[in-house]
Amino acid sequence: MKTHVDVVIIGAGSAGLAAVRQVKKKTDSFVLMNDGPYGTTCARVGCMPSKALIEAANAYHARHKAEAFGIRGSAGLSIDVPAVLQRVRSLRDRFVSGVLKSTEALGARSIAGRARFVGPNTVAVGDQQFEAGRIIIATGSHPVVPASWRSLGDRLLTTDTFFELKNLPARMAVIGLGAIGVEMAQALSRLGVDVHAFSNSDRLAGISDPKVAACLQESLGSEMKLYIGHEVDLSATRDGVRVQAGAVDLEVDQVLVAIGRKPNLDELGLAELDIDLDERGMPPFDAKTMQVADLPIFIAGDVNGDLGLLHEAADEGFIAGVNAVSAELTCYERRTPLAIVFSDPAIAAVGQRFSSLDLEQCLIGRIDFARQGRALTAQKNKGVLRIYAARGDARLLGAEMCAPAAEHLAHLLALAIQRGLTAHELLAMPFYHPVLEEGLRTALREISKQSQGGGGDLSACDSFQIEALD
Ligand SMILES: Cc1cc2nc3c(=O)[nH]c(=O)nc-3n(C[C@H](O)[C@H](O)[C@H](O)COP(=O)(O)OP(=O)(O)OC[C@H]3O[C@@H](n4cnc5c(N)ncnc54)[C@H](O)[C@@H]3O)c2cc1C
Ligand SMILES: NC(=O)c1ccc[n+]([C@@H]2O[C@H](COP(=O)([O-])OP(=O)(O)OC[C@H]3O[C@@H](n4cnc5c(N)ncnc54)[C@H](O)[C@@H]3O)[C@@H](O)[C@H]2O)c1
Repeated sequence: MKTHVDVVIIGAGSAGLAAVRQVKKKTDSFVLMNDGPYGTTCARVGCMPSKALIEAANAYHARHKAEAFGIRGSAGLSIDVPAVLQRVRSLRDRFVSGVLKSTEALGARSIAGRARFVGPNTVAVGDQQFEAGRIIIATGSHPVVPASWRSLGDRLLTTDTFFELKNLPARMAVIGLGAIGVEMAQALSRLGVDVHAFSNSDRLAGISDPKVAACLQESLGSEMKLYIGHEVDLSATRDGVRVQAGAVDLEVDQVLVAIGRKPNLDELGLAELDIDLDERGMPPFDAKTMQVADLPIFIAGDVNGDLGLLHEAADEGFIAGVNAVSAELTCYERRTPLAIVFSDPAIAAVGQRFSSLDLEQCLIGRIDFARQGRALTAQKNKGVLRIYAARGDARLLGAEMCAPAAEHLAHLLALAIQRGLTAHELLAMPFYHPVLEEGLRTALREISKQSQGGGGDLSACDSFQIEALD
């Protein structure tokens, strides 16, 4: 027997829960289905535990700056790794418990179990079937692990399993240096693990600007062994894992695999929907409405394979939720692209990436933080930021950076880009002294100098070329 509901939401992650919040404003006739652990990828095994680990690693790493500040005794500091990992789990549990309250409050409308389509508008979970007016797919993604590596058992970790470790091994390989690999490899190294980090491409953490990429590569290479540009082969040894890549052949205790995430679509029964999937098996959808083809179905969050970030998953869940309970679909303008990787120096990309620019039509301004006054005072004078603007009117297009305070500088630039500001207009804003944002101003002035129509910068002067003042 089928139960009829207005809306079925599949997946109780950040996207699914954002959708529920909108759906329940308009109807009580909905069910939320979730397979596996509740609590969201972000809170359970993603953004939050990884940031808790990174904070501990950075706090310990700060001892290397102590002597230069005139602080003595730092050589006596030691790290209690099991305590670090326990704190990560405690914080994780706290974040997860906050999420669980929202699913528990749904009572019988929250159903645990693997959902799959058994008809174009019917979803089965366990032995129940729900026929729905609208369906929202928000099933997230999972870490990619090649089949031939699975026999390594618990010597192979992903971020799904890593945070359960009670201690860290002496030697680890991190395979893949996207956002996850870079964040985790640096944190592990700073916690005292001998890290060997591998990537088959030189586009680390998604950075496409060669000047920024060079800075990132140098910075990571100073803290771990980096092997870039070769396919990796893993095999079991008596006590660990053999890692081969090009001429490199070494043994580690465990490997963390971070070579990307794949949408959770495979067992969803999409064949029932009678739509053409692309070569990756992805259904067509509109990123402004989240509608799949012309069906009463919406797809939000990591599962659509598009943006893979928490704030985007939440936005997409919102859009899908609103549209699932409306007679007319609303098209939403999406926000300026913003991606941040929490390494040190941090990495960020805002707006258009270097790789998508028409370089003939664009002006580039740059700041190297090596001599920037405020960065020097904090021993954070490492990093490069490059801003891109349109050649005609100096309208800001985007930026990539590996820089101190990148998370904050990137937000400021995102605001300016989303508002359609030019470099001149942003220069007309106040810049306090001494702040890292003065570095941003240096890069903006470089653009302003190359373009027509400057004069927005009140001081209208060049940099002082004096460390203490710029
Ligand atoms: C280590 C790590 C660090 C990250 N750090 C950041 C960060 O700093 N900033 C940032 O913006 N993003 C970060 N992300 C990405 C961010 O976590 C994701 O983009 C976001 O959590 C995706 O949310 P979602 O709702 O799409 O998926 P999820 O939260 O994974 O929710 C999907 C849910 O659907 C369930 N499900 C799957 N299949 C079915 C089915 N057939 N039936 C029923 N239920 C099903 C799943 O079990 C899951 O509960 C990180 C990710 C990882 C892994
Ligand atoms: N701070 C953040 O915002 C944050 C943090 C973590 C994760 N995330 C999100 O999580 C998602 C997944 O992240 P990810 O880092 O796993 O994936 P990714 O796709 O961003 O990066 C994977 C990297 O692995 C490399 N790679 C692929 N196959 C390989 C192989 N066989 N051997 C060696 N290297 C290989 C790729 O070249 C790429 O650089 C992304 O969408 C990301 O945006 C975001």
